Parts: sequence; C-alpha cells; structure tokens
Amino acid sequence: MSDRTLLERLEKLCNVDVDDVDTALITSLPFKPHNLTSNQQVICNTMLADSNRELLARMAEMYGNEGWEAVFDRMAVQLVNNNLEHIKGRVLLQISPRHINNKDAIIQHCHRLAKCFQEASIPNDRFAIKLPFTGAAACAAAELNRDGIRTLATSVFGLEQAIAASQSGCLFISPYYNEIAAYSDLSLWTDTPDPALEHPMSARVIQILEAYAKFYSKTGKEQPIMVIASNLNPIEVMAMAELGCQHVTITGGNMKALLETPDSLPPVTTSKPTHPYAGLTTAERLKCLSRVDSLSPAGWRDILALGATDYLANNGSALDQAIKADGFVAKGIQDAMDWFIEAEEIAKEAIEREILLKKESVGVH
Ligand SMILES: O=C(CO)[C@@H](O)[C@H](O)[C@H](O)[C@H](O)COP(=O)(O)O
Repeated sequence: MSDRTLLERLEKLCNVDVDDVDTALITSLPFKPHNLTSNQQVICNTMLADSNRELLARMAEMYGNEGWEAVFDRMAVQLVNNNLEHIKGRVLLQISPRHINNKDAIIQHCHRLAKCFQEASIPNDRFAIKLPFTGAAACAAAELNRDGIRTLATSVFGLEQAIAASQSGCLFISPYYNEIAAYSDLSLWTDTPDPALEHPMSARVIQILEAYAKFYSKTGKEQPIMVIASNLNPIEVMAMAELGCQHVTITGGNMKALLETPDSLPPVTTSKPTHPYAGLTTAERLKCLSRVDSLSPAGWRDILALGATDYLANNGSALDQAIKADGFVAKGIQDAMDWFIEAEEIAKEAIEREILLKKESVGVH
C-alpha cells in the first residue's frame, strides 16, 4: 500500500491552506501549509478551549479597559500568530460581521487589526483581512489594498461579487463551495462522488476563474487568487484542484481525514502552475460548465459582460443590488453572517465575564 496520503497528493495539485488555528494539527502535517484562514467560529471556539484559559485572562487584564472587542482582536491575532512559523504564507482574520454594510466601520476595524498585527511584529506581507463581500466591503477593500492592507473577499457566492473583488484589487477571493445552511440541512447539499462535474457551485467557480484568466491576459493586472472554502467532505476538497482553484482552505476535520487516507492513485507527475492565471485552462470534461448556472433562476449570464459595470460606484450600490437580486447569494451571505455573529456574541459574553472578574479581584466597580 502507498505510504503517501491524499493530503500530500492534493498539495502536489494545488496549494493547501488551513482553515483552523489548531497548532497541534498544523505541526502534524507532512508539509508546511501556505496560508491560514479563520473566522469568528474558529477563533471563538479556540479562545474558549481550556488550554487558552490563562491566555484569555491575561488578555482581559491587559486590554479589558479598551472593551471586549479589543480583547477579542488581540486573542485572534495571538491565536494566528502561534502558527505563523508553521505556515509559508499569510494568516487571515475576518472583520466583524456586524460591520459588513458600513464602509467606514470596515476600514476602522481593518486598521485596528493591522495595528494589532504590527504590535505582534507581523509584517504586512504575512497577514490579510477577510471581508464578507458587500458593496460597502468592496469600496473599503479598494482603499485598504491601495494602502497596503491586503484583503480577501469572502462569503462569495455570486459572479458580481467576484468581479467587484477584481475591481477593488483584492489579493484573494474565497467562494463558499457550500452555503452554511447545508451543514445542518443536508437536503441543501449535492452529495455526489463527482462534485467537480455535478455540484452546482462548480460552474460559478469555473466561470470566475476563466474570467480572471481573461482579465489578466487582457490587462496584465493581477487578479484575486482563489482560496476556495467551505467544502463539506474530503471528496469535495480533492475536486477543487481539478476545477483549477489555486488554493483550497481545509477545515480541521477534512484535513485529518485526508491525512489518514492513503493515496492509491499513480504518483502526480505534473507540476503546479507558477502563475495563478497565466496558463489557466479548464479541464476538458468540465468545459460544459462554462456556460451554465443552475443556481440562478434566470439561467446563465456572461460574467465578462458583468465586468462592464463599476461595482464600487455609489458606495457599491450595483453590487448590493446584484446580491439582493440573486436569492442564493443573499441567503448565503445572511446565513454566514448569522453564524459568525452567534460566535461573536458568545465570545463577547465570555470576555466581558473575564473583564468583570479582573475588576472584582482588584476591587474596581
Ligand atoms: O472564508 C474562509 C476562508 O477564506 C473560511 O474560513 C470560511 O469562513 C469557512 O470555510 C466557512 O465558513 C465554512 O466553515 P466550516 O463550517 O466548514 O467550519
């Protein structure tokens, strides 16, 4: 039997990123992953683990007088920083889901996070900030990227979000292969042994990649690198390479499963492309997906034609309208934000309790 694992096979086909901050998991991998992504659920769950009790108490003591958010941001930076030496690329944190429709609030939160990264001696080229991609987020991203704070467009479900991510100079883009609701309601999930061909999100992913390749060859402007997220099982994770995604960010559970599965296929003899879009071609058997969209009641639309719209004009109003008009996108973003807000509320409560304990222990009321 082969002593290679499916995870090592995947790293030969595309770049493996980790969607977790679990240092034991990350250091157990047979290679250094590229980037590390996170979100409020990941940070909150890790922050509340027994092993981080002391760290939380210390952070509450040091930053509690600035409020719970300052403590949460510092915790998040510390949890990703613990892994910086174990990855090759960037660590990513997500802005608060409460800000996603307020450009100024997004920019302010990104500057606060950038300051925390700076305090932790993490240089600008080792982190990026995830923005759930609304009209306000796209406008904020354009300013932030110009100022050297690089962003990832996340909670991406639709083509217009992808065009806006390109227009605002995002470094990365994370389409969600599955909506969050599919995790608890499996009737929303396309369970298939061939997700590359049969999962409805494959077509949108391919169309985004093909559009970026065309934009790059026409203008020479770098396009957002795809870090596909939210895969429900290891079969889907493996399929992301065939779609042409340059990176796939893998949750702890899927990572462990891939690490435990021997690779029984012949060794990979091809090498990964050196540029994300310069030589991109869609696999022959998937070319039929370039002109279909079963997620849209209106059917397929030419993504290149969407590029004629300025999605950043008028505070991103064209993007917000497009999101509203596509029920799948609007629901996908809303469900994700509800899920992240739930985690943020739990974190807030725990941090405020810790701050109060500290105050009581020194007799401040
Ligand atoms: O967007 C990114 C990466 O850029 C991810 O962190 C993304 O938030 C997650 O993959 C999704 O929220 C799904 O998380 P999970 O339910 O698989 O834990």
